[in-house]
Amino acid sequence: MLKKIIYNSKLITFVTMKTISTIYKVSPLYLLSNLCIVVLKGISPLIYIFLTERTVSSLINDLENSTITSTPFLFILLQFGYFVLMEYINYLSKIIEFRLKQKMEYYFNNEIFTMCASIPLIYYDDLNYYNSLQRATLDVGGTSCTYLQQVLTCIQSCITFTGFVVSLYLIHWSIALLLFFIVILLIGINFYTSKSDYDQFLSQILQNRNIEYLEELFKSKEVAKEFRIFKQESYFIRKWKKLYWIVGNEKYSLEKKNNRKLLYVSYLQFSLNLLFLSLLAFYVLTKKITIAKFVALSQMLSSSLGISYQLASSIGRIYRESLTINDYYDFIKDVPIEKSNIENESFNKEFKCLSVNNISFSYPNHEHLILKNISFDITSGKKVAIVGRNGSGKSTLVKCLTGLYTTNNGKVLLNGGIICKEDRERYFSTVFQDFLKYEMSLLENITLNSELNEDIKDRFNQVIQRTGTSDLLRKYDLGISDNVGATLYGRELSGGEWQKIALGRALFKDSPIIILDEPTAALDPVSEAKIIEEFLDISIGKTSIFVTHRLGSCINADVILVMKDGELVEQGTHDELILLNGEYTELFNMQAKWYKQKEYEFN
Ligand SMILES: Nc1ncnc2c1ncn2[C@@H]1O[C@H](COP(=O)(O)OP(=O)(O)OP(=O)(O)O)[C@@H](O)[C@H]1O
Repeated sequence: MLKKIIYNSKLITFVTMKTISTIYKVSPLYLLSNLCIVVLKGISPLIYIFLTERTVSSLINDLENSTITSTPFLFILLQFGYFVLMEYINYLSKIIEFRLKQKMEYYFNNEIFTMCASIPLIYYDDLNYYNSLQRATLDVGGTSCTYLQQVLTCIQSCITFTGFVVSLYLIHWSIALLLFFIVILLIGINFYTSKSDYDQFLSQILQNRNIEYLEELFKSKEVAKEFRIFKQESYFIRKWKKLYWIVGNEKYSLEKKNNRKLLYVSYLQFSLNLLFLSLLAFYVLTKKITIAKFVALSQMLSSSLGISYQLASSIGRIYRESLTINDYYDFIKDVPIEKSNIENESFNKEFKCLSVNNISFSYPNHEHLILKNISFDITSGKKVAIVGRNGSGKSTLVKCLTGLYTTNNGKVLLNGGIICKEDRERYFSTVFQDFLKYEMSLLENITLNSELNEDIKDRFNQVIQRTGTSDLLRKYDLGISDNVGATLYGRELSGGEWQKIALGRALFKDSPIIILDEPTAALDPVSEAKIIEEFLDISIGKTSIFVTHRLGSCINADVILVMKDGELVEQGTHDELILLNGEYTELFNMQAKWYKQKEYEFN
């Protein structure tokens, strides 16, 4: 128990220090004005009670002396002034809070985006790591603001509550003591409910992601198409409904349990209040306190109920949010950053050779080796094709040889040095199977920039000519700055048209090695032949690697690497491999036979 208290106190102190120092860094002015407002709000109930007491006592005074003085009216006026001022302070605090939230969201999003860009790709394939990333980046900016507000509310409630306790202590020590006891009880319950809420959140992460996934399905265009063909929406609705209510019912029963506890404490609080009021009434009757004091103290008692509730729930929420924010700090504490090797001797030299030396690779949390003892060399200017059946490891190999994945064993050497982040950025340009379709202008899609300056104009024009994207512009009467994309602009392109744009992006990055990981799948045969031809044409003097299932396009490759079940089973030119009469020949003949048969049937 004591250990838990110490741990939680340390956690709250750590998160509070971190949050406040970050907010101070983001906007010191907003933090300081928030603090001033809190102090003002904290003492305001005491001021109000003082004004009420003064109004009532001056009225009684006038009544007893049978005079009408201006004093009660002056205090009524002061009460009016008090309300005007408090409303203005409320207005200020709302707009300050709003602006601060925007600034914090911006700050954390900026940090998160930069961090995400430097996490090695392999971590996105590790489910546990991906879950922590998702949890750590869950609106940390907004949560930090809520956290600050809770800390400030807590300070404000503490100021008011201390004022109440001291005033009530002067009447009778037992009232102050019991009030204190109630607050401690409420804090304990709020701590407990916050912890159980967080534990439930952790236990439901996977189910909630599943629900979100299913909910997204109903909004996606691709799925809408499938639903209309397979009519499986009722199955998915049933699946979603079942999960929704499993999670929903768990949440509901925890909510009920937590609120029941708070209800019991409220009843206890009301009973004690009743007792205290009776005691105060007794003091009035025995002339120990005046009626004005009775009014002020009873007002103080009923307010103290709300304040103690507010104090305890803000402490509970501080604890709850501190667990969430701590996830973020825990995550960034040892966030893996891709190793940079700017000292690498290969860097900034002309590309000479890429050596793959006996590499093996398996995905995180999978023992099965996807690549097994693979070795080959690619020298500058060569055209290399990688072929093999589905799942044989072609795409994984591409990710290893570009340094996107670190291998379990063996090395990938570029110009003799172990491949690093800077090598990949400098030497490679890759179009993956699942390339991105940026819903932006064609110019941005290709140059990743919104302006076309004189330096890049020629290169851009060349690229759009070569990939056939200029025909696309003519066909749709589009300008290079017109936006494309179905979701944002209602102007969808075909799969093949998007592929041409992705190829354009790769060509635009003028790197010595170009890799096409089977991005031509959606192209029509004429476009595919043209693209591969162009690809080989523009890669004269460059090194090109292309992964393909259409073996006809490998005939002119300098080297063909044949993958089978994660192993490199054959390598050589088309003629050499045909002579081997192995895996390549089998794949080639299968395709050749299919084409011949079709041609025959057509004739
Ligand atoms: N993120 C991942 N986590 C675990 N296993 C994976 C992951 N990605 C791919 N695999 C597995 O690795 C194997 C090789 O996949 P890879 O995509 O490299 O094959 P491929 O030869 O490119 O296939 P295709 O021709 O179908 O594109 C497959 O068995 C696949 O299931």
